[in-house]
Amino acid sequence: MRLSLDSFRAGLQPGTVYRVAFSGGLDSTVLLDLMQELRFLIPFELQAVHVHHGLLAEADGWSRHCAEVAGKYGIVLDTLRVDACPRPGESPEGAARTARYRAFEALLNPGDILLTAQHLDDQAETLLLQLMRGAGLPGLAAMPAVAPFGRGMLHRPLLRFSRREILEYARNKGLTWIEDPSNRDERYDRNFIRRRIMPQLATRWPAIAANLARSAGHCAEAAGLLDKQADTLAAAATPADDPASLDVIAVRALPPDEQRLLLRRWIKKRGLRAPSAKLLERIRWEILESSGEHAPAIAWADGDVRRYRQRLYLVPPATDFAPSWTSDWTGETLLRLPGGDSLVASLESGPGIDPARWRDGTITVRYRRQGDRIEPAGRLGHRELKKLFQEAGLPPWERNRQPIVCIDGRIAAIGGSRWLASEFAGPREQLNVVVHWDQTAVAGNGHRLS
Ligand SMILES: Nc1ncnc2c1ncn2[C@@H]1O[C@H](COP(=O)(O)OP(=O)(O)OP(=O)(O)O)[C@@H](O)[C@H]1O
Repeated sequence: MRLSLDSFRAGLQPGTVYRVAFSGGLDSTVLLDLMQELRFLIPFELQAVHVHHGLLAEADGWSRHCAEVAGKYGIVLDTLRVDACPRPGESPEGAARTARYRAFEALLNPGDILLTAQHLDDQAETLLLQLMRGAGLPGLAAMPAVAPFGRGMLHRPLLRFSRREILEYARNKGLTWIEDPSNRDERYDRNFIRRRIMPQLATRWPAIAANLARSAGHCAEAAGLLDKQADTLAAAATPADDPASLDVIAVRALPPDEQRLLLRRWIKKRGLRAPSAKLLERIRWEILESSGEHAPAIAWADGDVRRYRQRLYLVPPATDFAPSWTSDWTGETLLRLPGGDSLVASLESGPGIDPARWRDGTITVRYRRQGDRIEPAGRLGHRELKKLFQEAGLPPWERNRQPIVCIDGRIAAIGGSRWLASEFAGPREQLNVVVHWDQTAVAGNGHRLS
């Protein structure tokens, strides 16, 4: 399909904020040019975002080039600096890519659409790369044209167009762009496939790139159906009182292929990388099938799968947790906790802290200390927090992370408002201060990268 304003514009939505991920390379230069032409025909807001990785000496020059191009168009450009530190088993390029998408994600406001410039040949190469890795359907689905991303969406509007068509557009318009010298380095698998394998295949099958991209589309559809099936299985195995966990008995009752399907989805939905087949088998054998007496656990770079009693938990890699941390708080603004999670307080009907006690006291927030005890609201007698947590089936690794809100140094609420101290609890029929503990940052509710 020839790349033109007309063939490209399908699907663009008036009133949307579009942010073009602009590296300064050929593809995103063409994408930015198309978008800046179309903003005069379709009423949307256009901005660009460039990530400065600080990895290469050339990065400063690339940022300057991007700023000049955006300036010439009169488009706002955000330049974000990221410092990517590879995780065990991750390449520096992989870490840079993860850091880049994190930075994009943080920038998006609700409803914003991030545009990246991958095209049809990238898609074909991605499918081949996935085949080389022995990927399953989700990998063979390659890159979706449209996907939820952070608080908005990620669109790849050039996925229908080939590299040749993009180059032709750039030449016709006299655009200038940066050539990244690493794109010629055939030590990278993608470059090897692009420069050596695809041209060879195209001599025999001229439509190879389009055909491979079509196969990726078929895989994407099938993978979507399997996701729906996995969600149904997960819903049936999720305990109502603890939606973050899975019921071991329910998962164990499934045939092995459905167990794998469900576990893969469960891990992925928390924004973690897809587990290897070997890891899944270990989870099945060492955790699901074990007696569960010794709280079995499997740790890998992305997190820990743990079992406590008859529940399975996914624990993100340990964040910088500071047990001795403490902070003053008034409840008027959100309180960021050391692990990235947060507390907010609001006046609501139902169980909570008496607003008069809250107003008259000095509020502090801290973590558990040895010997902490409270008299839980609605019950007689004091209990150690350890006992309280055990009774509630709170897994051991969750216990020290429960934020504790104190009034004048005495415990008032724990784990948001999960446990309230009777001495501070307000009468149910009035509006009370309810503390909410938002753990999404810690749970790693990330996006799918591709
Ligand atoms: N430094 C950057 N700043 C802004 N956007 C970028 C940057 N690098 C890449 N992008 C965006 O991502 C798109 C894909 O780039 P590239 O193929 O180099 O990345 P990748 O690491 O292979 O990512 P993917 O696997 O998602 O394709 C580019 O067309 C561009 O839109």
